[in-house]
Amino acid sequence: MEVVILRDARDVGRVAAGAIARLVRSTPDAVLGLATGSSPLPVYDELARLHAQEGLDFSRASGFALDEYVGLPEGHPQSYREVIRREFTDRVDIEPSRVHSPDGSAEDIEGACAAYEEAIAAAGGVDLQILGIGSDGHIGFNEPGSSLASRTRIKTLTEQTRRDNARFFPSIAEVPHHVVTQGVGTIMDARHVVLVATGARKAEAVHGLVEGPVTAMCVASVLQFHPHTTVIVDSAAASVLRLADYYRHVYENKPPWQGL
Ligand SMILES: N[C@@H]1[C@@H](O)[C@H](O)[C@@H](COP(=O)(O)O)O[C@@H]1O
Repeated sequence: MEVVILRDARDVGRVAAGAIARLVRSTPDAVLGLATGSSPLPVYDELARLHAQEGLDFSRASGFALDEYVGLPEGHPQSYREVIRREFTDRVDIEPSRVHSPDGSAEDIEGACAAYEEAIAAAGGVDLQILGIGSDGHIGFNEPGSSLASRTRIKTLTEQTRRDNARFFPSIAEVPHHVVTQGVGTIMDARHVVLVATGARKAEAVHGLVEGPVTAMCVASVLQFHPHTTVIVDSAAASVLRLADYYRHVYENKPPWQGL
């Protein structure tokens, strides 16, 4: 696991987007894992800028969203399908038919989850998964206690996550209780995981992810077993990392050929 500590959210977005840009340039038909929440927004802003100003070409790429609320009507502005469309896919030239989301309104949710896993596999798996992290250490919507081997399935949100996400809705009462999320095992299959986190509110979760024991109580800590994870954080989110000085030293002295 590589830990990159940068000054602010803008730098985090720039460096994470740089890794995606390098992938898409070398592998035009790359499969991207797309995350929502506010943390990845600067990443999408930078990708949109690279597309507009430097012609970064997504026309052969495809994407799979991490998760979706259950029960929001189609087109609801907070449905993750809509968020991904608004924040990313509408701003670049990715083919909309190649951008997939878990189906939170399927009658047969289990069948839809299995079909989603099959679609990811049929696309050849995810090359680069963008991730945020919840304040309780969740990734996707895999709340504490999730099986670390889980696949795409329905989950119940904790009250903490509902409260955290209430800012996107008119009131907490409107935040769904259920979601469909890629499982922890699904996320672990991605070839490269780029996790971004900013702000002091994420400091404890980032500490658990990087330096805590591997435990389902902080699901993101399972990434310690992932062969290629890059954690990109601002200094506030890094504020309780015990080895912060060492991570800074490693990054500053990295050979330029190494990449992320
Ligand atoms: N399902 C999403 C996660 O993918 C995201 O990482 C988390 C943190 O969001 P934010 O970046 O807004 O703090 O929110 C939601 O729960």
